[in-house]
Amino acid sequence: MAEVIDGKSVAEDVVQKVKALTSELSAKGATRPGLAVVIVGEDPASQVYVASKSRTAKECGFHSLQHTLPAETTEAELLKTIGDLNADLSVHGILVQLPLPGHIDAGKVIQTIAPEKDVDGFHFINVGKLGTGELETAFVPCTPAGSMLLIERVRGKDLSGLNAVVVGRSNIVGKPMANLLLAANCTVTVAHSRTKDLPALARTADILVAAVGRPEMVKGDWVKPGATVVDVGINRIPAPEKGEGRSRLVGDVAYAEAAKAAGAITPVPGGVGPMTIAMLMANTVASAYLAAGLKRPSF
Ligand SMILES: NC(=O)C1=CN([C@@H]2O[C@H](COP(=O)(O)OP(=O)(O)OC[C@H]3O[C@@H](n4cnc5c(N)ncnc54)[C@H](OP(=O)(O)O)[C@@H]3O)[C@@H](O)[C@H]2O)C=CC1
Ligand SMILES: Nc1nc(=O)c2c([nH]1)NC[C@@H]1CN(c3ccc(C(=O)N[C@@H](CCC(=O)O)C(=O)O)cc3)C=[N+]21
Repeated sequence: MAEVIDGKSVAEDVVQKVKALTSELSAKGATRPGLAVVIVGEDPASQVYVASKSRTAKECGFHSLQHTLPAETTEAELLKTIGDLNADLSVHGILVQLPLPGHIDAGKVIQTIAPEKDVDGFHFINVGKLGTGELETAFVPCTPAGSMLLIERVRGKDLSGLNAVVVGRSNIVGKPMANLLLAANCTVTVAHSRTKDLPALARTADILVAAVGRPEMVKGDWVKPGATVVDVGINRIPAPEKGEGRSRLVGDVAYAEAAKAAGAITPVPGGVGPMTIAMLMANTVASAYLAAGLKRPSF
């Protein structure tokens, strides 16, 4: 049976480190790290995540701001809010919760965030830095960054010689994940909805990352014996066994089957999800260190 990678515990370690770095920053007389989370509309899942981000930010000792804007907010109004946050010296990180309502161009919004406050790592400048290997100064998207920390716990920092397969090619998860694995010397293949014979490809992976958004798609017999399996998927599915109208969270991996073959596997919940929030804090404290002219801390 696979080792279960405890994302909650690794995330807690990261948060403790962020707390300590925040205290050191205050001791040096610098501004306390500030994180602004902007949410447009009332999507219940988004509200849960945003509340969790604000709570963790407070736990880290950050100045935590939350802007909750009505669903009818115009693109121009949102861009104005971001402009104000860009100019606000007490804010080091800006996160605009996705998805945005359909009448707002998410791409335009993201590119309006000042790159040095783009703690989500979605701005072209940060994407370009990751793509060209400028990892020292890039903000790396939180979910893949957190997934890498979990992989490092099992496999170490240098992944030379390992085959990695990333299923999913989104800008938020799949592509940056592939770039990080490449930077760590893996041989990387990125699979997607047009990939032929995905089960056979997945079986070549020493490191298998699933970021698809399809509940339990990756089956046990897709997993190479001993592989490290990282399940990024967060899918809420009906759970009539818990009672009428109840639901439960599952990943993109059929966990019970996959755990029989894998060497190590992340659970859902309690795997990558908590790491995403922890890495947002890590990016924000790093941004505050840079703004204070100090060396960027590493995680
Ligand atoms: N744990 C966390 O913190 C986070 C979790 N997530 C979760 O991760 C999952 C992926 O998110 P995200 O990357 O944003 O999703 P997207 O929907 O943006 O991307 C999904 C990717 O999966 C590919 N895909 C879809 N169906 C198949 C298939 N049958 N076979 C192979 N590939 C397929 C798509 O291919 P194509 O490009 O060809 O369409 C696409 O590249 C979701 O469950 C999401 O909830 C997301 C962000 C953070
Ligand atoms: N600009 C932006 N940045 C994001 O990083 C971003 C976003 N928009 N939109 C939505 C996705 C999704 N996401 C998650 C964060 C934490 C958990 C998480 O903590 N999950 C818990 C369970 C939570 C639950 O019980 O619902 C876990 O897996 O253990 C999940 C998903 C960040 N995202």
